[in-house]
Amino acid sequence: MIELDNVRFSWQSDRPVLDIQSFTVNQGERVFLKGPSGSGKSSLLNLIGGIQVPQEGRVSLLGKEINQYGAAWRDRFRSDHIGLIFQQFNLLPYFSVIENVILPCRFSKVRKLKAIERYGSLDEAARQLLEQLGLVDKNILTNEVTQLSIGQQQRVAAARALIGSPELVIADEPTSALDSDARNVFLSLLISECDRSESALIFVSHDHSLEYHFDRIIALSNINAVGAA
Ligand SMILES: Nc1ncnc2c1ncn2[C@@H]1O[C@H](COP(=O)(O)OP(=O)(O)OP(=O)(O)O)[C@@H](O)[C@H]1O
Repeated sequence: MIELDNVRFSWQSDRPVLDIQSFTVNQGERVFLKGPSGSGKSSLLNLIGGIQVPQEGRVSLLGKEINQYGAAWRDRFRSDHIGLIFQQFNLLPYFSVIENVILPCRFSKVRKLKAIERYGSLDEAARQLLEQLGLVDKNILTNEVTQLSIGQQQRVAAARALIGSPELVIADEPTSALDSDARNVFLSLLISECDRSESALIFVSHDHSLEYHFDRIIALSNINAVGAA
């Protein structure tokens, strides 16, 4: 479902960040991506999500060569097919828990229809996803997200990424604020939900103890010629 072919990318013309001959991810696969700070993990995720395009090479997602299209098309394609979980969660502060989870369905008709088909309504989709991700306290669903603990915010961010069953979920360091037991519990739940919606997962982390959850561990230095000796 993801194919990178002879991709070269730099933020500034004189400093290449990525030079990747080949990188693929299969449908439903769980990939753990690791590498030192500044090595280019987030840059790679930006290319896969079509936020940036490479100066050279080809980035294909679900059979579409996304670097051939303009920014507006790529934004729509990303909304329809990719769920994102950021390190800082990026929840909307004045919105309720439920409203935050439903947000991607406001931008993507495809995900809205999939969520309704599976759960009956968007509200019900949000409630069930939150429950499956371990957010069981129903009293907080109408609270503003600023009133939640970090662990609760993380579950809201995960439910938001998963609503409407996108083919790919990208998670960039989403567990760094949690202790190690909480990380493992969260990751098990996240992976069960990805399995349930048949979403592939690319998970970036510095925490090696989480690797056993994944089908494939990729050190960026093994696929990126920039920085190689
Ligand atoms: N928006 C940007 N504009 C210019 N340069 C950037 C930008 N984002 C990242 N870079 C540069 O690209 C290189 C790779 O950064 P990137 O954020 O992809 O690394 P990373 O492996 O994700 O790091 P970390 O683990 O610290 O998040 C770094 O040299 C960084 O300074």
